[in-house]
Amino acid sequence: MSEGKLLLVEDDASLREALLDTLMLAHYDCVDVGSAEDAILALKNDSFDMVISDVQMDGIGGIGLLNHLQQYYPKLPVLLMTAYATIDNAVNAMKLGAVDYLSKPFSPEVLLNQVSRYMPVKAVEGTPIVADEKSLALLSLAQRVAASDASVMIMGPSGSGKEVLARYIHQNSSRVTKPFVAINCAAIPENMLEATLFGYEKGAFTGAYQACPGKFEQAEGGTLLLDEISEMEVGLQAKLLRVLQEREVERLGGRKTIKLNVRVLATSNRDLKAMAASGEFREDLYYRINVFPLTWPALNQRPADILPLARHLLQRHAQAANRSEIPEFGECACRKLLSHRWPGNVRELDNVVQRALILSTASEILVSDIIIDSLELDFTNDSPVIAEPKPAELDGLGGELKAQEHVIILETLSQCNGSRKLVAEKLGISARTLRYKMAKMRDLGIQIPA
Ligand SMILES: Nc1ncnc2c1ncn2[C@@H]1O[C@H](COP(=O)(O)OP(=O)(O)OP(=O)(O)O)[C@@H](O)[C@H]1O
Repeated sequence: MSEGKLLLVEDDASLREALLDTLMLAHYDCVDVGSAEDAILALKNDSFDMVISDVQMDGIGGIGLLNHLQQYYPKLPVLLMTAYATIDNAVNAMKLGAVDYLSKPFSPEVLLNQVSRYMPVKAVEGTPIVADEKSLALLSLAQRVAASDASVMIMGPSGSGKEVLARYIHQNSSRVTKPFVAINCAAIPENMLEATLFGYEKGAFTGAYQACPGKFEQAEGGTLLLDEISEMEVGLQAKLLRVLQEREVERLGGRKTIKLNVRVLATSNRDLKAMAASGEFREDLYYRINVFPLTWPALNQRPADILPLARHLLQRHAQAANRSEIPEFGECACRKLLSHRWPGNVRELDNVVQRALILSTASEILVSDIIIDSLELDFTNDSPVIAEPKPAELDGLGGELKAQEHVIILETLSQCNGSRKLVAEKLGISARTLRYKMAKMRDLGIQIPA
């Protein structure tokens, strides 16, 4: 799920790429441009939740852009970056309306913390759409659990709706008027996760030029979702356990303890119990967060959900695209939806629905509008295979290479029994790069085995 849309303006192409990587890894949707003039054009074609801009650029530069934004988009938060940090520059930028100022070089955690402070809170989605008996039972259980203050562990395969259920629990709890803060432990590089969770004081590390509260503090009074908690490294798990036990946090580089009143929810698409048994996940932390376990079955295990979900997603996307008429699924299209295995669960269904909406020209969605990726990966075999035809996203030579990369990652995951650490080592890439690649694969609806 995207965290919001950012416009990144930076004329140094390699720095722009690095920033983009950091922001996308944290699930922000980003558009990047190389000049203030291109930023103005991008703003005409798209709407954004925040702008991050370099100051020293050819043309009107960052300050010119800031002036433009003040005039035409006064509510849009602007974060400026500059290599020549002086107090005067910072004061001037703030006077002109920038919400904050980053002096280069800065670390990824500083950037992400600043961004998370100014991004508007994501609109909370409504009740999860369910119709199958299994899902109805799960939802009614979730509603009862919501009334308590217990930690909840939400399990289920990738794309099954774990985050949707977490939001539902928050919405149905007494904490509903307080913040719901989500952090994806798999998407944030290891060295950044601690600072992002616990916050830091000025000078705690290079680039920490001002103090910043962590996610725990940001969630005070409300709910903190630790998404994909299984991906947190063991050292940090110990620190997290301490925070949960003592109900207080100490920022990095700080000496003050801050009392917390935060309900913690966690999700995992891996078998955390087995990970705890094998020592990959701390057993004491497992029991601490697993007070109440809830599990989404895979979408193909709850077939009665498929059509109501498809209709709901269709309506959501049609409204977002300002379509005056919302088409309906024809009978053959429904049959095709019901006969697919949905290895990517609701996220895959969402992709298929979006494609169908783009292709449909009549008031009825035809079977030919239902384009399903045939990445039917058989995880029961040692060597996963990609069946024909190849998905549309993977066309062309670049797509061919990507498809091969996906197969290699999946094969190595299977050889290493799902251990991300071993896979990264074996493939000679960093754990961070592997996580990024797997996140991209999930977005394509490819199911990553636990
Ligand atoms: N029951 C539901 N009702 C409405 N929308 C749903 C439901 N389940 C999932 N979705 C939609 O499907 C997509 C994937 O859901 P979500 O992000 O909650 O899955 P997830 O299990 O947390 O995935 P991952 O393990 O990859 O993080 C989202 O766009 C979400 O809005």
